[in-house]
Amino acid sequence: MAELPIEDAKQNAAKRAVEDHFDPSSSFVGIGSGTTIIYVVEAIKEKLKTVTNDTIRFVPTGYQSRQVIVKAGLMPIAFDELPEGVLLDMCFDGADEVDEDLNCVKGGGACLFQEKLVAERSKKFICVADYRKAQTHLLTSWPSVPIEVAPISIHVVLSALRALGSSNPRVRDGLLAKAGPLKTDQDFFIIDAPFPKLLTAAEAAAKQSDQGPGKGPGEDGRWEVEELSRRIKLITGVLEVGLFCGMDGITAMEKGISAGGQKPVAVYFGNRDGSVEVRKRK
Ligand SMILES: O=C(CO)[C@H](O)[C@H](O)COP(=O)(O)O
Repeated sequence: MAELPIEDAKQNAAKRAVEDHFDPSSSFVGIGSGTTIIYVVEAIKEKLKTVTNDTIRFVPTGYQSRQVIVKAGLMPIAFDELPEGVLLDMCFDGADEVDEDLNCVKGGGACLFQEKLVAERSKKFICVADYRKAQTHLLTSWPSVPIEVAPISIHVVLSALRALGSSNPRVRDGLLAKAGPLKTDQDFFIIDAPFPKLLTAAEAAAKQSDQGPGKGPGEDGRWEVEELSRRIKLITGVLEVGLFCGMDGITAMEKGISAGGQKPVAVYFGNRDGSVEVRKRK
């Protein structure tokens, strides 16, 4: 059977995700960044042809995301204009890699800080991707953790990352636009920090009960996702880490925490054969 072009796989995933999760009576919907999200916005636009709701406001996660919203004729609202205490009904976003627990690596497109703000303030985060992103462990095919860092601090952050076991962390270069490091929407830099394939929480727990207490990476250098995220976030100069892990939005609400879910509740992967695989929270 002929393989589907990757863009078609993304579009199929986007259509299914919107069909299953977009509620036209929503008030606030978050829109992530990247190439796949464009298909999500197209699918939302299509759905809104049949249901009129001029009151939905779409919350962008950066410059590109806002452009996508505006070009589609949808109404943006800046994250910091959201009324206090109000949650987003849902947000849609892409990912660079997703593991079997729905932890994600994000930030391949240099957006991660605003994406995390929006995910944490959403009742549910729906992730849309293609088959290349589906793995059992993070850092299987995607090689490194994107980290947003204050420019003044890059040398201290680079050495702290080496101390955590990152083999060759590097400041990401801008592409063609200008020489030197790439700047994020916050005017910060991105460091890409390679680490060995990460462990899921269950694997790390099993390993610790074999080895005794200790949350470090062990002799093989493999960190558990959440622990690595926490350790990187503690480095002075780090604004945010491109590991979306811990709770999802529904679990957070079940626990009475009104925000703080970073993980998706469902991930839609468009496959080569035209099918869509859905991984849901357990
Ligand atoms: O985190 C992101 C941007 O920083 C994107 O969601 C991620 O890179 C996926 O992008 P794409 O849909 O183009 O594959």
